[in-house]
Amino acid sequence: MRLIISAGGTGGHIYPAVAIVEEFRNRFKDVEILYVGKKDSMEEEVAKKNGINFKTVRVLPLPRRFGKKLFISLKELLIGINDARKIIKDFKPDVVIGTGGYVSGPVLLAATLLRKKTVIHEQNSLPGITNKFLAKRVDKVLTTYEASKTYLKNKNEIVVTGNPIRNFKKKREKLIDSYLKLGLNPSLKTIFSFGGSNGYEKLNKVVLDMINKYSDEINFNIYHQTGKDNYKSFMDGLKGPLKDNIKIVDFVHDIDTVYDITDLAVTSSGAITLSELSLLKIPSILIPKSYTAENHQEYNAKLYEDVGASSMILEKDLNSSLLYDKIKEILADEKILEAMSKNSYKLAKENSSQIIVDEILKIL
Ligand SMILES: CC(=O)N[C@H]1[C@@H](OP(=O)(O)OP(=O)(O)OC[C@H]2O[C@@H](n3ccc(=O)[nH]c3=O)[C@H](O)[C@@H]2O)O[C@H](CO)[C@@H](O)[C@@H]1O
Repeated sequence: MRLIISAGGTGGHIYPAVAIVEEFRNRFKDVEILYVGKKDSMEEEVAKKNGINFKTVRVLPLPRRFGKKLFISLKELLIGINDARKIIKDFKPDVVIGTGGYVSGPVLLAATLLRKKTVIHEQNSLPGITNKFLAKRVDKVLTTYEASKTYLKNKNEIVVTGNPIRNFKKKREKLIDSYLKLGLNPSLKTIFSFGGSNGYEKLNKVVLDMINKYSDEINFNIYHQTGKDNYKSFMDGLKGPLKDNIKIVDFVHDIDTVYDITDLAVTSSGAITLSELSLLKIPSILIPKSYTAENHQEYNAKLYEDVGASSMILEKDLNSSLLYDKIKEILADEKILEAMSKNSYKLAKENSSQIIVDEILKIL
């Protein structure tokens, strides 16, 4: 079996692609996989870290307004389709799969022109622009939510599969090893604060402020991810040396280890992050990124708040003392933590990767 997979831009598109690859590898020992993305991108780094062969196409995002930039992007899109055609002709895949991000546009488009079998997966209830465009043209559309069907048209029935999640440990075991690896104190509760794959400036600002104000009294571990571009400014903003129970990183490659010891996640509400928290039964404080398309992160967070899995704080209300008080309140009460953990699992969808691979196999 030979397959091409393409997704780019953010972890929310790239990690579902990795999860699908993992499931194919579990089932077919001789599967040949090629990841197609942009040069020097997050997808290139992640694909290579996961031992997936990687090839590049040239592509730019399409600006949403008419103008000179639109012509440059359209020209680049044609070049990208041509790059993808060459890669597909050379690799001869049985199927080409896209999990979103604009780089998957030319790849899937070229595959349809070459009459290859094609499948896309959408992670959010409100589909991204690339998937909306591709849906009409591909052989199969898979979604996470029933609601997405309203926005996507396809000649065949659209199948709801849930979000594919990487092969994480199914249960948090709080292994001493995990604490040691991360340099944290095993006798303290742990919060993991992170802003999706690219970090979150507003969250950085309040976590920094919280550390600067309350460092001497914080009696839990903090593992905070800043995002690659914001690490330096975060570290420059610290008013004193970090205590041993606080660790700051730019990006977490082994997120499974961090999830293992997380008692409470403080995070934005991207679709994949939420699916992971559910599967691992992790309670959360959610701060939706307010600038996301159609405010979909607030919609996501509301769903989790409504089942009692999370407490939501809107950006406009966010400040360090409010966040600190909320964290202390939740961590102090085992019963609250337990209830949130149970409720988080109510929104979990097990076996999504298996269902997705089953659906792909059906069209081959
Ligand atoms: C700003 C924006 O538009 N964000 C979108 C983007 O978010 P984003 O790319 O942030 O995606 P998610 O929050 O859904 O998922 C992040 C993924 O990256 C991984 N991770 C994250 C941080 C880290 O240090 N290490 C790591 O491995 C997480 O485990 C997860 O697998 O895609 C999501 C899914 O399409 C959307 O719902 C989000 O709204």
